[in-house]
Parts: sequence; structure tokens; C-alpha cells
Amino acid sequence: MSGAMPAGHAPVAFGKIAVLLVNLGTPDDPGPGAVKRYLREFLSDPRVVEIPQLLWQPILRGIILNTRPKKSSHAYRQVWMADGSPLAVHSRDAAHRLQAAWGDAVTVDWAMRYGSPGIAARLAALKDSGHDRILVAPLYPQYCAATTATVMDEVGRALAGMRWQPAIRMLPAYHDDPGYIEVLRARTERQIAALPFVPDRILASFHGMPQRTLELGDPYHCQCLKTARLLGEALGREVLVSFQSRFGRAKWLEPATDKVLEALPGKGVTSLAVLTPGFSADCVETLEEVALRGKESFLGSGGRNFAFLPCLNADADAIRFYQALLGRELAGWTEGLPRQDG
Ligand SMILES: C=CC1=C(C)c2cc3[nH]c(cc4nc(cc5[nH]c(cc1n2)c(C)c5CCC(=O)O)C(CCC(=O)O)=C4C)c(C)c3C=C
Ligand SMILES: [Fe+2]
Ligand SMILES: [Fe+2]
Repeated sequence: MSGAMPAGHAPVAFGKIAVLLVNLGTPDDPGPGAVKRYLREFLSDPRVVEIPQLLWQPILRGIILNTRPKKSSHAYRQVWMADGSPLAVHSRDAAHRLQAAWGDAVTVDWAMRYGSPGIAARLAALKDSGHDRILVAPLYPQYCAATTATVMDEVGRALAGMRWQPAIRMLPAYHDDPGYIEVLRARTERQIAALPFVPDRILASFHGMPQRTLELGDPYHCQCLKTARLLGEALGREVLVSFQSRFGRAKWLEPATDKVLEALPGKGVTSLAVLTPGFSADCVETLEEVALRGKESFLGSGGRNFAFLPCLNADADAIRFYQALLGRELAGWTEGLPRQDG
């Protein structure tokens, strides 16, 4: 909508509401060049690697970006989908399906914190098309400075360049939201019932973080443990916890997923189901590290049956959950208030 404006006023559209789903970001293609560009941006974020840039940049540019892209490219190639990177495909599909479920009342868009489509570009496009109330939804169930906070940092940088800023709301962490626990419970039961074996144990593998971040007060570790505890209570059985994707030399949260997978068969656990409830969408970390490499190492250590249970992605139950979760955050925007058109 754009209403009557005084003479000389630049034409501006306003009056619409949007939701911007945000995920981490992923390379544009699985080749080492694109992976290198992606890693350079991601690992240069001081929220992600908390080493002074003066010390870190020479290590990043001199060592990491000359070695890791090749290795990571191999991992990406193993999971790349016909339409692109799994993280991007699932994020885009979730946005489209949520839009279809909601109809015209709210515009649903999606962005990536690193790479494309970028947050600043999508916020600018939403604003230019008349969205003056935007709910930014980082799809990380657990709050973490390296994931959630950096989204808000980027939103702030994008708004800094706008004369008429849209009103912004931010989806809080939903690690203990009853709707999140319920959708996890129902999926996990359904996924397990469809397996050709009965798992002795269920393992929840979360992305790791440096141990130091816990000591500095990041709630991520506690929130991961709470998600797993509530899921275990809902399922009526224990859910083991581990932390994956260690990066760098510092001590990371423990126990490490790779070590747990190697050790479980020796403790009599030979049939295992693994879920990754710290990720909203499957990506290289869940599909390559857990579903492929994790399986290999569990079976190579004496395990007999291994199943990876996919993330929420853009499945129908996930869309129903997001509709309820995000609908609640939109309260007061979508009902009650007559929207102005000039
Ligand atoms: C879900 C929460 C995530 C946290 C917490 C997180 C922290 C974190 N990650 C790295 C380093 C890497 N992560 C990589 C991929 C990656 N990480 C997350 C999510 C979290 N990361 C996702 C969803 C993805 C997948 C992206 C995709 O394209 O599919 C990578 C790149 C892949 C690789 O080379 O292994 C790195 C590197 C750090 C250092 C960190 C916290 C300090
Ligand atoms: Fe990561
Ligand atoms: Fe990884």
C-alpha cells in the first residue's frame, strides 16, 4: 500500500507484514572456490571465532582457507541436491510452504546469515515492497551468540542504512517450547516406528561450541540439554546427548558425537537412532557428518543398526509447528490493528 503523500515526498510503500526466516548459510555450489568464499565470510564473523581478528585473520587466510575448502567441498558434494545445498533447499521450501499455509495476510521470505540470499538484501526488498513490520525468525531452536545473536547484529547493520526503518520483532529461542517438543516427539516416534529395527538407544547430537562460551554465559549448552531432557520425558525414554562438528584446537562441549558413536557398541548399544534437534534443516553437518560418517564409524565399531532421523525441514508437521510458533510472535500485528494505507 502507499497512501497520499505530500508533494515532494519520495514514494514509499507501507502497511504490510512479513516474516523473514533466517538460517546459517551455505556455499552457492559445492566446489572448493564457493566453499572458500563461504568459509571466509562465516569464519571472519567475530561472533563465530572469538579470537582477536589481528591474530585470527592470518591463521584463517594462511592456513584454514588453504586446507579446509577442499575437504569441506568433498563433504558438500556428497549431500548436494538437484536444486542446491540441502540447507538452502529446505529453508526455501519451508518459506514457500509457510506462505501457502498463511495466504495473503503475511509475506514469508527467507535469508541466510552468510552467503545468499543475504539478510540486508531481503530486508531492503521487503521494505521497498511495503513491509513495515517484520518478524525476523532465526531458525535455531537453542540461542547461541554464534548463531542467533549474529543474525540480530546483521539486521542492525542493515537497518542502520534506512531512513524509515521497519519495526522489527525477533523470534526468541524455542528450545523448550511445548510445540517444539511435541513436534519432535511425534516425529521421533513416527520415524522410529518406520525403521526396520528397534533402537536400543536414541542419541540427540547438537552442533558443538567452544567450552569457553558456556563459561562466559552463553545459554546454548543448557538449552540443548533442556531440549533433550524434555524430549526424553515426552517419549518416556532416555535421550542421550552429544556435541558434533568440533572446529579448531580449543576444548569444545563434550561428549563429542564421534567419540560417543565409537564407544556405544562397546557398551552394548548396537542399534541406534540419532536425531539432530539443534538444526531446523538438514545440512552438511547432519547429512555428511552424522548420517554418512557417523553411521560408518558406529558400524565400524561393532554397531549393527544405525538410523539418522531427518530434521524438521519443510515437512507438513514442521510447517504446522512454525505457523503456531510464528503466529504467536505476530500477535497484535496480524489482528486487532487496522492497517493504515495513507
Ligand atoms: C545449529 C547451530 C550451530 C552452531 C551453534 C554452530 C557453531 C559453529 N560452527 C562452526 C564452524 C562450522 N560450521 C559449519 C557448518 C554449519 N554450522 C551450522 C550450525 C551451527 N554452527 C550449520 C547449519 C552448518 C551447515 C552449513 C551448510 O552449508 O550445510 C561449517 C562449514 C562446514 C565445514 O567446513 O565443516 C564450519 C566450518 C563454528 C566455529 C561454530 C562456533 C563457534
Ligand atoms: Fe557450524
Ligand atoms: Fe562438519
